Amino acid sequence: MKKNDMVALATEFAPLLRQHTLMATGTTGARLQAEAGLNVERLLSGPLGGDLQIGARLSMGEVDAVVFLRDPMTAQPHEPDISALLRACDVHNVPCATNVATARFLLDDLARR
Ligand SMILES: O=C(CO)COP(=O)(O)O
Repeated sequence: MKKNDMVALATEFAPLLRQHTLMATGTTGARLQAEAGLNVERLLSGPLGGDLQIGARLSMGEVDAVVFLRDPMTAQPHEPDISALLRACDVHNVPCATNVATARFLLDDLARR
């Protein structure tokens, strides 16, 4: 995941994001707290099952949108977990942004609601 881009995006949209309940995988969540000043529920780190935890919560109807800034240049040991999360988004028709351009569309739309 592109964490630097994630932190930059979250910082830019912090006023909007503060109006929502946020959850993230462990390391990303810590950076969002420390660097973007957001209140984030931190789950396990991605390689330890954090993506699966988010996928499970999503499948139970607890997640309205996902921003997962995939790094297409880096292989991940837990690629199946990432695929499972993205698949869960499609199964349950939950909006899911995997790059910054789409994330902006998603967050801009959220801001108008
Ligand atoms: O690996 C990740 C997403 O798949 C991210 O996990 P961390 O935020 O714990 O680094």
